[in-house]
Amino acid sequence: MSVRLTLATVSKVIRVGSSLNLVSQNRKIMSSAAEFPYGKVFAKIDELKPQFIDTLGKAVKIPAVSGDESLRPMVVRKAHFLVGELQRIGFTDIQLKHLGTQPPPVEDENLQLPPVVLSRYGNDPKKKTIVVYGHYDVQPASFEDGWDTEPFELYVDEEKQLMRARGSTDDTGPVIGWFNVVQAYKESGFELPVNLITCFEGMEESGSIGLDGLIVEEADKYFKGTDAVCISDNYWLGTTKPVLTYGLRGCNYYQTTIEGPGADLHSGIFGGIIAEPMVDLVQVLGSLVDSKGKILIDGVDDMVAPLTEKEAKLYDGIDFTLDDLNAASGSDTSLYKNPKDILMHRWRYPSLSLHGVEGAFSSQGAKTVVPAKVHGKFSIRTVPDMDSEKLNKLVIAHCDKVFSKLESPNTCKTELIHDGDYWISDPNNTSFTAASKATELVYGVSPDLTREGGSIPITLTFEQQLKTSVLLLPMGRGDDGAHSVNEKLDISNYVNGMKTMAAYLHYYAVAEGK
Ligand SMILES: C[C@H](N)C(=O)N[C@@H](Cc1c[nH]cn1)C(=O)O
Ligand SMILES: [Zn+2]
Ligand SMILES: [Zn+2]
Repeated sequence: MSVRLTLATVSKVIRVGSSLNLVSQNRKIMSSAAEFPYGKVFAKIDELKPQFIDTLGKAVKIPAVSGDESLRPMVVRKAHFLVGELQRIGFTDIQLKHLGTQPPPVEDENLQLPPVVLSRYGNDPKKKTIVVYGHYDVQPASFEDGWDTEPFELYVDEEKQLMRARGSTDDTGPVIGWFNVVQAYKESGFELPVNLITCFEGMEESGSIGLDGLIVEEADKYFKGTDAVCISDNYWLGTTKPVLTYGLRGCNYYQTTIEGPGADLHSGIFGGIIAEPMVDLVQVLGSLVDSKGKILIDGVDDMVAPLTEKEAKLYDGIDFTLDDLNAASGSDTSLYKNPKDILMHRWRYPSLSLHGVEGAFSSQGAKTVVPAKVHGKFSIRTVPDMDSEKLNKLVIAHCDKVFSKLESPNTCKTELIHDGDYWISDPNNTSFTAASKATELVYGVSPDLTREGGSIPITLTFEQQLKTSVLLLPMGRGDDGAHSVNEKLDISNYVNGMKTMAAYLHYYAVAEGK
């Protein structure tokens, strides 16, 4: 496809959030033949900020927790909320794609997976086509976990200029951000410079179950003609410097179930007489990783790609300190003190985390119970060149071996709940260049190129099935508290994130190549 280009000399002071940001004086920017759009689109984003915050408030109110079977109707309700918003803004061909029932392990065998929301804005063969992916499901949250305000009510802190709610940064804020960008283009009287396809799923926080199949199925149908995929579902490293992300770790999530007694028992009556499932489980979980973070399962570290000199150099110029980590974790408990070691252990080495125990006593008070059946939950973040199937075999064999040494009369079963591949790409492409220009325009700095310790299971599938590059364009900051209590999104990140998205669409549209 070709786009007619002109050289427009832009001499402008662009308002970014509430601050004046003198970004480009007499700066030559490749612009489409039409009027240079940023001034008006950016002004429209500023003007509509109260409405955009309001829309985010409506979206986060729906507790769309994909990992909680009882809340599945809420996940579906949120999909319908998105449909209503897409209709209001003028998206077309809106489809809710159903993915069938959720595979085991699951309580309700007939549990339906939440739908994937597909839609389009524009279908002009002369324009490039970008798929934007995000997820509308969220991690669990309850006020009792230690939140300062109700997690499913958007709390706008005027003083700190931030918005607090589950999903504010992960990933409802960025998803609603895309809607707002299209609205801002429309209401400022400009055509969107690209055709946009949205793909929003409701199972990302639970391993994106079912989405792979849909992408394969729709690669030559709904997604036909896609030039690039853009995902806004991760975070800056710190709190001030924007980043673009070219790598993710994968995630294999397991549960070990140990059961024995027919029901939960009185520990005064049965303690010391029967084999307790929790005691066995603690031994199995305790055998997986040590307190220094070393994975104790034989063969796992052997699969990790060796560090090359070339790769080691990539960590040199990254703007990140131990203080950034401490601020984000709210502690001084890092296992590594050197920023390079921290980043390598977040990005290019695997980690094993223990998440929790289902079925065990976990409330306040001092209940004297012997739980009859417990599920220990843990996951391994995977990296190049780990083989997922081989890893599963190693994990299951390890747990079986440790349990058999206990000579317990209980039963033990370890199974994979879900997995998602790691992803790494070459950021030297048109999409990253466009995002870099957009970031410079909005923030006045060139973004760092980073990898991410978290996972977005569908990323590799998009790259392989649509045969396109994938760009990760984060909106939030490293201290947003995704998956934690008091998750937040700074208002400036919301607003500037939308401006970056808007500018990215333009720069990508006018660039040569894909
Ligand atoms: C990075 C992204 N926003 C995210 O939080 N992803 C989750 C996805 C997940 C959940 N289970 C397995 N993968 C994550 O990295 O935990
Ligand atoms: Zn996310
Ligand atoms: Zn998440």
